[in-house]
Amino acid sequence: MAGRQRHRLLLENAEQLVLVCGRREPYLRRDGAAGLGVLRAASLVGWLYQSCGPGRCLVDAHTHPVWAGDRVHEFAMKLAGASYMEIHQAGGGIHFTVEHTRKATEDELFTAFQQRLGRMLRAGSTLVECKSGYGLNLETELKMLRVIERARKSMDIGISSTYCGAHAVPKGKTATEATDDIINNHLPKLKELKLSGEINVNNIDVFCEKGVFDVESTRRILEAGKDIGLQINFHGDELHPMKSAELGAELGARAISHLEEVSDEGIVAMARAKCAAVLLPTTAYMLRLKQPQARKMLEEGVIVALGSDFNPNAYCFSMPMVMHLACVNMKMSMNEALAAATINAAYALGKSDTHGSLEVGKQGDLLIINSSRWEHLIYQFGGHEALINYVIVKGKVIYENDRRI
Ligand SMILES: N=CN[C@@H](CCC(=O)O)C(=O)O
Repeated sequence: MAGRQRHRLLLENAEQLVLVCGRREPYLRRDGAAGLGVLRAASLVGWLYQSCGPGRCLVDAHTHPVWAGDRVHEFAMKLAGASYMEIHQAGGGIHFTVEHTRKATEDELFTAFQQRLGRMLRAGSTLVECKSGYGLNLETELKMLRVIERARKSMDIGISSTYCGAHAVPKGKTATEATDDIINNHLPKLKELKLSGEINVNNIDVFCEKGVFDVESTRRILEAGKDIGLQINFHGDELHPMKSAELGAELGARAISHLEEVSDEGIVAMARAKCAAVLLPTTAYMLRLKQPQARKMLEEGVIVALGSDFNPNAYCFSMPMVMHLACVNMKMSMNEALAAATINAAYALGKSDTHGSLEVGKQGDLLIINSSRWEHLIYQFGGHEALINYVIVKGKVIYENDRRI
């Protein structure tokens, strides 16, 4: 507190307060939807500190935070030269995590999940997409989705929940058998639970990849998911060019993640279909993949969003670090990275009416950072722990940083 003057500020009277705020609509302008603006918010009440630079809150549009068992041993294997798919085909990777997640109790998963969400929140994310996908059988997929539902009901952080039962082909099944199982057993059960209000899933995901689910199986699963009211938001064109982007555009997907191997035609199709590209700089970095073509996507008018891809392969909780990597490795400007990690990420989750910018009628989520310029959040790589003073959700301070400088 030293050297700072504390103000309790009723934001309804704060028309002169200049904040980093965005527009209701996502996206396209290359200078980003960021920019400085004036906040006129009727219902927010917050504590602001003189000399703190305020900013919007971050949205993480692609994470896998519910699972058991770490994979640090595989990180060492990858550092020694093993590829992601070599480890997967040898029974490790997702299969390793599936084995541990099947054995874990719901309470064990919840405890670990709660801690991970807490770390995401302290790094400035107030809305997070949470995928299942380490069960692959109905029982464990439902266990994971129940854990997500429990967190949604009990925690301040916002959650968009994604059924990802087609994250890998389970051992002992062919891709066609797994596809049939999902369509005939998993999705009808999800529909029933959604109707009864027990589990409210928002999105459907498939890992559309060579050696996992091909384009035809992906199409069947995504169409069946769409039929029960789920938004399509899937892994595509990550390790091999699959024409996933073309498929997603055709099916009316809300978003496609990864896209390191997307085709030029796929980029154009996504722009036309207003299908968001969720780029994941940590994955390209950890797996030493080629970088997604963010510049080309932005030039073609694709809605570019960012996600941490937090999972046992890419262990990063921090959207500020993700934004930094997007700027350095994908050549995005800081304004573009901010738009991609706020309003566009909210769009990718179908939540841009309520999240992603500070506007009348939206939920009042924001960060107060200790800096004269919001860009420090990106510039100071890994510096968010000291920079973020407050995380505010729905106008209420839910995290006050006692380690701030
Ligand atoms: N690529 C597939 N799925 C995850 C990784 C899952 C894992 O390796 O456990 C991703 O989004 O990066």
